Amino acid sequence: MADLDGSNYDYVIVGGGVAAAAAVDGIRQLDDSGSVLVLGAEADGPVYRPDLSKKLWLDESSSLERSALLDGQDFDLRIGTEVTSIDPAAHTVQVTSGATVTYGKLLLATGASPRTLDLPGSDRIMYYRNASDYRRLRELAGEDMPVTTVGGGYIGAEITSALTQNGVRVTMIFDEELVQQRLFPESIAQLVTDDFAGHGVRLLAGETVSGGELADDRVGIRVGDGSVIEAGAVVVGVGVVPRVELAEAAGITVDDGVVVDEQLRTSAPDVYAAGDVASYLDSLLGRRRVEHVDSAEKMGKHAGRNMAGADEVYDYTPIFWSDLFDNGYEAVGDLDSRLDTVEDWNADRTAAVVYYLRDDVVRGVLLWNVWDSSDRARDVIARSRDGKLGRGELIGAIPTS
Ligand SMILES: Cc1cc2nc3c(=O)[nH]c(=O)nc-3n(C[C@H](O)[C@H](O)[C@H](O)COP(=O)(O)OP(=O)(O)OC[C@H]3O[C@@H](n4cnc5c(N)ncnc54)[C@H](O)[C@@H]3O)c2cc1C
Repeated sequence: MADLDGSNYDYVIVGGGVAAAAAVDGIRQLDDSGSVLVLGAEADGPVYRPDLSKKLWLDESSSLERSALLDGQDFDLRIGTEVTSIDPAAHTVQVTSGATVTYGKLLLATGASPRTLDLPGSDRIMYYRNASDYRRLRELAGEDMPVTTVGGGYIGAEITSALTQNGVRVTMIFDEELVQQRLFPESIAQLVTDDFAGHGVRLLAGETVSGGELADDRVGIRVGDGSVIEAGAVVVGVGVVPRVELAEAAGITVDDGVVVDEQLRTSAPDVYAAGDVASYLDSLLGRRRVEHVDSAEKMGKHAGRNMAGADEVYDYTPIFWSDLFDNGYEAVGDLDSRLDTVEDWNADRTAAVVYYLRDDVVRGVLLWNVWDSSDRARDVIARSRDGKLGRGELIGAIPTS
C-alpha cells in the first residue's frame, strides 16, 4: 500500500477489533465503492477475543488463523499503526509515523485497555487481551508449569477454567469471597466456587495482591499476608477502561466512554463511536457502556451503516455469555449482584433464570444453563419497565428447561 501521508478516504476506522470489522460490513451494505481505511494498533492483527479464553484451549480444530478478524474484505488495512490524534474540524487523523489522513466519516472503535496492577514488567505477566498473550501463555503453561490468575471476574474465571481443562495447575487469587461474586447472586457464585475447587483449582479468596517478584522461570505474586505464590506465568484480569484518550484530546464529549447519540454519532460532526469505547443510549436500560462482543458487533455494523448514510436509530440490547467448566450462561442487561435478585431454579437445580431488579424493575436477566431465551429476557425487561410484569410474576416468566 502506498504511503499514508496525504491520503484521503471516505471512511476511516480507528481500531481493528470486532466493532471495526462489523463497521466495514455495515458500510459495504450501503456503499460498495467508497474507500475505507482501518487503522489498528495491534501489531499481530486483531482476533476474535472470545476465542482467546475458550475455543483456542478447548477445541482442537480451532486456530489463531481462524480467529483472525478483518481478513479478505474490500478495504485498506494498516495494522501496527496507532492513531495519535484526530482533528474533527480538519477531518484528519494522524498516526505514529506523523502521516496525516483525511476522512469523510470517522469511526472511533478503540475498545478498552486492561487495568494494570503494580507488578514488575515481565512477559510472564499478562493482562491477556491479544494473540501474542495467547501464544505466550501457550508456551509457558503446562502440566509442569503452574499458572496464577489474578481476579475473580470474567477473564480470571474463563482462563482458569480453560487452563485447568488443559491439565495446568492454577491458583486463582481474588478479593471477593466467591468466584464472580460481583456478577452472580450468592447461590450461583457458591456453585461456581465449589465447581472450581472440585476441578482442582487452588482458590485464594478474599486476597489482594500487594506486589510481585521475578526469578529465572518463575513469577512470585505476593498476597496480603506477605506469602508469595509462585508460577511460570500470571494472567491478570482486573477489569478494563475505555480508550477515550483520542476523543478527549479532540474535545469530543466523554463520560465513562465516548458519548454517542441514538445514531451513534459523537459530539463532533462526522465522527461516530462503537464497541467497548462507546457510551450509548440503550432503549431498554438507558445510557450505558457494554464490554462485550455482541454489543461491539451490532453497534459497529450499525455505525458503519449510518456512516454510509442510513441514519437509523440504534435500538438493541446486547447479550453476553461465558462458559465455565461444564456450566455456561447467557445474559441480557445489568448483572450486578448488588441489585435485588429473584431466582427461578429448575427442579434438579442445574439451571436457573435470575432476574436482577432495581426498585422492583428488572434491569438484567441471567440465563444459567438456559439457552435460546435472550429474546424472552429482553421482553421481560421491557414489560417490567412498562409496568406490565410485576415482581410477583417473574417466576416462570422464562422457562428454565
Ligand atoms: C480474553 C477475552 C475474552 C473475551 N470473551 C468474551 C466473550 O466470551 N463474550 C463477550 O461478549 N465478550 C468477550 N470479551 C470482550 C470482547 O472481546 C470485547 O467486548 C470486544 O472485543 C470489543 O470490541 P471492540 O472492537 O470494541 O474493541 P477491541 O476488541 O478492544 O478492539 C479495539 C482495537 O482498537 C485498537 N486501538 C485502540 N486505540 C487505537 C489507536 N489510537 N489507534 C489504532 N488502533 C487503536 C486496539 O489495539 C484494538 O485492536 C472478551 C475479551 C477478552 C480480552
